Amino acid sequence: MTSYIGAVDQGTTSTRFIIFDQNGNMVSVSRTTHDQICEKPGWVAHDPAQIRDNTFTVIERALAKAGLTGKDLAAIGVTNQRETVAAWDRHTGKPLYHAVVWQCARSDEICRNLDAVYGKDCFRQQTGLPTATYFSGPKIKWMMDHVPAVRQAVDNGTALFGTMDTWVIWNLTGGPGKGNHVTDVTNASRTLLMNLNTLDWDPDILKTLGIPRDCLPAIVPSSDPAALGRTHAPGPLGHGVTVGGALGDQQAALFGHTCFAPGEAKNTYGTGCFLLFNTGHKIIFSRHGLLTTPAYQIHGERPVYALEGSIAYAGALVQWVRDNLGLIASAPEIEDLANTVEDNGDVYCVPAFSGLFAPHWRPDARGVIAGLTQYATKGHIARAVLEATAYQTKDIVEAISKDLGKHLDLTALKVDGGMVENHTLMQFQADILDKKVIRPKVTETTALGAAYAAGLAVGFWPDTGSLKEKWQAHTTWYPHMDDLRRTRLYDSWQKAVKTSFGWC
Ligand SMILES: Nc1ncnc2c1ncn2[C@@H]1O[C@H](COP(=O)(O)OP(=O)(O)O)[C@@H](O)[C@H]1O
Ligand SMILES: O=P(O)(O)OC[C@H](O)CO
Repeated sequence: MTSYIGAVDQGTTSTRFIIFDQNGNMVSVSRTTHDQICEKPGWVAHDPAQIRDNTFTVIERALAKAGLTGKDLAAIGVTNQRETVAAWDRHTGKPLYHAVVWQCARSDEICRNLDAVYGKDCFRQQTGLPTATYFSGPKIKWMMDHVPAVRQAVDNGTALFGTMDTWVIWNLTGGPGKGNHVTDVTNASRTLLMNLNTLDWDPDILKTLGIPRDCLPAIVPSSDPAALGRTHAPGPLGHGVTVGGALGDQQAALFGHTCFAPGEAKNTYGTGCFLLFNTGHKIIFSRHGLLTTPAYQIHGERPVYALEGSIAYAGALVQWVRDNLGLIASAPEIEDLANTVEDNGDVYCVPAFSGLFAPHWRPDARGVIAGLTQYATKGHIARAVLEATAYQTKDIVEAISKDLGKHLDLTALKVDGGMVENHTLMQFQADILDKKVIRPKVTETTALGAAYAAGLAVGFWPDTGSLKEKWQAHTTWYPHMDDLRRTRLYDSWQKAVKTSFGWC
């Protein structure tokens, strides 16, 4: 009996496999972390072989824990850290280099040159994105320019490129000789190579960057009964499980929150923090620093788009406080430390460790802790660190509201991710936004979104309406802060942000 749907969640710090039942409840989960390879300041890489092996392992373990096999799965979905890109040999399946991670700034010179030669953000009209090291296209060009094995494989026609959905699906569907080389529209849109209107690789951009189309995967819908392929040995699922869904993790979280209607939004607080706002079938170009991105495409339907605000350092800033400052021994401890003080004591922390993403897009920004006096304690720093994510989220909501004006009717923000365990942060988020913040019962919203996309594709769930009925709130935080205080705090935050500009 195929009573379950599985979802691979290949994230920045870990890979998970989660099995869901028909009610969308988690039946089994297995998770394992992988190495963060930081060879130079600002560089971040992963080992694609380790990620492939971890994916196989977590699938085996989660199935074993639940006493299930691949035959019990009606379909699987795949969701992943976006923009991170790998290169491998199509005949051997061996990676040609590390996967270059979304946070990695090694393509900075390439991006600066593109701005200088073709004008700032020269691909925005086609892709909805600014020119930034964040996106995969410049990372692919960096590999072709700096890694001889990649260059040679491209010249020989043996190289394949792909974001982590592509790498995982290619391996799960059989690898060398059999693997399906595909990506979905949400992941493809994060490469800076996909045209938002045609939902295909943009020939002019490929030419400008010198990337051959043959090395890139086919772009397919996010929920599709056939296009993503079926599993094949030697992967752990054996033969014939349909890969029915694939979405970048932030789009998957939007799907998992069932934000299917224009005007609905979610914010995911993980390593980074990503707010997506559903704009329906309309492609809206931001004039205030947001990204335009497909939210999802269901087979046979028009794509749904979103405006996105991406924050590079959220939970990662808490990790920095733990690992580099040693102020806490574990991430959750930051809440107790922050609660040793009543407020931030006028201390602000801007985590522009590798520049600032949305809505500023300032590669020249660097981190600052501002407003220090002799009164400040580590409690104030802990509070400033938590509040940084909430202020950055407010920057994004402000940008959306400038873009959409009277059309913005965001009454509540649905939230998920590791940091939503932190009540102090969530209460401050509601206060500084002056909006309700709602956390759902199923916290693995990203994997749930991929499972939903897969389940819809094979008829496990009939339609999006039936998914919407399953969504249930767990906790709601209501705003309590008075307007004067909110304005004063936010003004000071904006001053602190300005001091982070122009350091390199
Ligand atoms: N209670 C907490 N308070 C603040 N931050 C937390 C807390 N628990 C976890 N985090 C942060 O959340 C992040 C992990 O969240 P998760 O959603 O698993 O991330 P990802 O999917 O990006 O790997 C870590 O960066 C960690 O520092
Ligand atoms: O793996 P996460 O949850 O940190 O998400 C990373 C984002 O997809 C980067 O765009």
